[in-house]
Amino acid sequence: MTLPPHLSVKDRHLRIGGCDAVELAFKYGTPLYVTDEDRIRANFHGYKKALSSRYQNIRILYAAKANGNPSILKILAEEGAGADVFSSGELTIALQAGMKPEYLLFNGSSKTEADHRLAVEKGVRVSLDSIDELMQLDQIAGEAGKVVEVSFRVNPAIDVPTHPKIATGLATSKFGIPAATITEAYAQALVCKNVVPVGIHCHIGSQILSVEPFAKEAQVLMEVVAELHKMGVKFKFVDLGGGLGVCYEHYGGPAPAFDAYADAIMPEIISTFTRLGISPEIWIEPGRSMVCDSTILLTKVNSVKQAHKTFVNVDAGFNTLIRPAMYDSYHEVLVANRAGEEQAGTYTITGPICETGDILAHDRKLPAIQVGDLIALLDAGAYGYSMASQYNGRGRCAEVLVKGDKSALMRRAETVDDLLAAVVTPPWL
Ligand SMILES: Cc1ncc(COP(=O)(O)O)c(C=O)c1O
Ligand SMILES: N[C@@H](CCCC[NH3+])C(=O)O
Repeated sequence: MTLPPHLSVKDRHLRIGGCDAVELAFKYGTPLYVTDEDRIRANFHGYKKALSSRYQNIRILYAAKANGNPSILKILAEEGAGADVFSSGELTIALQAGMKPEYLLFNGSSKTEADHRLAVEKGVRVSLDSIDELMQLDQIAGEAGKVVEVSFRVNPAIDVPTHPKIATGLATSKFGIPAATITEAYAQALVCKNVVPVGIHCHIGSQILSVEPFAKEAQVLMEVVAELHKMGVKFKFVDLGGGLGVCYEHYGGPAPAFDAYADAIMPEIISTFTRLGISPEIWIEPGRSMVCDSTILLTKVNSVKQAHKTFVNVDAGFNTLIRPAMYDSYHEVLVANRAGEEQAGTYTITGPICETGDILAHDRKLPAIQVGDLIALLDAGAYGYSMASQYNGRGRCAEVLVKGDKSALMRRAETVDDLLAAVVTPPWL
């Protein structure tokens, strides 16, 4: 298996950054998400360099939903990133992490009045997903005596090669306003008193491993931008969303390079901007490709059972990492304390949850596994912790950040007190 540069093996132990994964598990307990800070910075720079070498006005808005740990947002804020936030919670965390309000975009297909109020109060731009949202935001901004800059999310009706649950730009998707009718939405926004349309937003889906759909997206967006420009929209930003996939199967083909992505989207955009004589910022909202490979999930073996298959029962289940159960997704598995040892059997890695579907990995060829061994699931940084739950009365696990040979908690494990923290007992009980 080819390991990325921040993962290595020394004395049969997996290492992340300059830290021994077995020592980290011992020190902080398991299950444990461990993130390499430098890898996140490197991913950010990869995008930045590829895009800004082709066009100057670039802004990277990290998709906070991929991994909303405040430390990760702080790292990205230090790099100058903004964020795609999808709730008032994500907005608040992003601001607290030091992100500038003007570098945020409040996305969402079902925002509440309270969401709109917060955006207005904090001076954050909003991506609108319906005319009802436009009307509500216009009224709320008016009441506050402010003018809010907005975009609409356009549905480009593009089929993308990914899991159907995470394709978001299909004609049938719940997101966005169809490209065919988007001009009507902007026409209404242009006559609003307290809202001014200055951008356009799109997102075609996630875990997309070819760049062609992004080229198609850019083409659809540029056709819309040209029409809207004619109608009098003064563009400050054009936001292509996120979606560049990563290589989960390390034996499989590589994910597209940042340069290939930039080559796919930029020519169409630059030629349209030049033709129209405009130079708005180009925004992208990568989530997965920024953080996924930065993080491993460490989980300890509770028991090994020979049944229909050899089941390895570990202490992380779909409460900790739901992706395999939800999308049949694949994560590479290593035995972190036996890295490099010869394969000795075929194992199915199962969690502690009371559900048959609680399987993290099927039929993997691994070194001989014993009770107490440490399993590492790779590429767990995106939609891992952020989708974790307290199902079966299990608190969410800790998250650790590694920088070189330093490590520190960036979130402690939840306890039973945390499980009970929001509980209220009705007075008659
Ligand atoms: C609006 C929006 N932007 C950005 C993203 C991030 O996507 P990804 O993690 O695939 O880069 C998503 C998630 O699919 C999204 O819905
Ligand atoms: N949660 C999905 C990605 C969804 C992207 C958000 N729109 C995954 O784990 O692959």
